[in-house]
Amino acid sequence: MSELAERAAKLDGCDPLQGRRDLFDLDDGVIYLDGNSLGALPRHVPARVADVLTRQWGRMRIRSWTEEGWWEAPERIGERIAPLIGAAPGHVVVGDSTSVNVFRAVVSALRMTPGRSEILFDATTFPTDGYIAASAARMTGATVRAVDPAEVAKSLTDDTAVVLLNHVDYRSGRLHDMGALTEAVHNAGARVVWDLSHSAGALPVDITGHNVDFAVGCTYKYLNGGPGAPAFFAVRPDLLPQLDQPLGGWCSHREPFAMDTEYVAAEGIAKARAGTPEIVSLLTLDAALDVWDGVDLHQLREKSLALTGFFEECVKELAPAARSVTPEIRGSQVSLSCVDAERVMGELVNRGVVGDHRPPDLLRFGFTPLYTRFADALRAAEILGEILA
Ligand SMILES: Cc1ncc(COP(=O)(O)O)c(C=O)c1O
Ligand SMILES: Nc1c(O)cccc1C(=O)C[C@H](N)C(=O)O
Repeated sequence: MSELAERAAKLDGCDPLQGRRDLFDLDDGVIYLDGNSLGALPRHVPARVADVLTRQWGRMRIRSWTEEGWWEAPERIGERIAPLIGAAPGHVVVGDSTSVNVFRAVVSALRMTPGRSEILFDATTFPTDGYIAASAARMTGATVRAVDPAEVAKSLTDDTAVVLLNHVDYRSGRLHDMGALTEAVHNAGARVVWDLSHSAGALPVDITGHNVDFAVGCTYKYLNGGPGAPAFFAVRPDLLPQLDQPLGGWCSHREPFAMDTEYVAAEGIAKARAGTPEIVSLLTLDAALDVWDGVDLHQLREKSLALTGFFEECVKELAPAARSVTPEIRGSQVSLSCVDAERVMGELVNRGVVGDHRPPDLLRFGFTPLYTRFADALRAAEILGEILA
């Protein structure tokens, strides 16, 4: 056994999260390192969704809105996500996509900063955030500027209304300093919106401790909510009373079933809803969140850092033609730069190592701590080495 294989076995043997892997439906012959794009299916979810379809919808039909708690599902599931992102209870709601929630948060923040008209957004962001920020600017008469996160502090002006940032960079895996950046934005009198798509479920997040104004994020990555699972939206408790979100619909009305022609927003976090909730997707996510019961997020973080660090060591030794571009202060992914990355990822996938290619030259690997083993990291690096040799 090689020295790396011995270490992998030892690390897997003493992994406090090792039992969690059995909760997921994974194939023996596949090393799945793409949970940062689409998380794996927890084994118990299909039966729960079957119940939603056949009994709740099939037999109970419309009674399920009240008797199965469908109506309150967006807030109830938000309550389950709150501890994973450090949100205050009662201040997270689930529904719509991340793109829609970025829009909701950015426009809400603009409405809280009258007299200011500039939106700054992370120049390295996953493109949808930039597109939405630009559209929000066009609709409101604001201006928009892309800024590298390292330059945010010196780019803030008296006119900055809102700053839209990513907690973890989707390409490099860099983890941004939520505390320092939020403080800088607040010192300039602006509001901050954090996109937690690549940190929720990947590491402990503390939006309350960092005084974050708004947070949004995906639930189909590290939260394993399934393809197209609805996104979350969180607001700082003291901002909730003044929240005036741009997509208020009948489901965020104070009395939805009064069907009044005049809009009066609900009082609690329900005011961040819009229309009929995506019940099947929401309840799929609800079931999937069970895998988090009892997980210590600090143990999760420890394992994630150990896994990504071990993978980099393996790559250095076994696949030296690839070079990590992921800084030490990171989320739960490693991105490697190499020649002909698209073809290399294609070959990796053909050989059972599933990551993704991000143009032009990156191989991106997500290390979901709940189900990835150190042995997987080693085997992925071995196969990469064989392809690159
Ligand atoms: C940082 C980030 N924000 C938003 C999204 C997209 O959100 P959605 O397609 O769910 O609207 C992604 C990935 O798809 C992402 O990586
Ligand atoms: N949302 C996705 C989809 O519907 C298909 C393929 C990929 C995705 C992704 O989530 C991409 C992802 N945000 C990324 O970080 O690259």
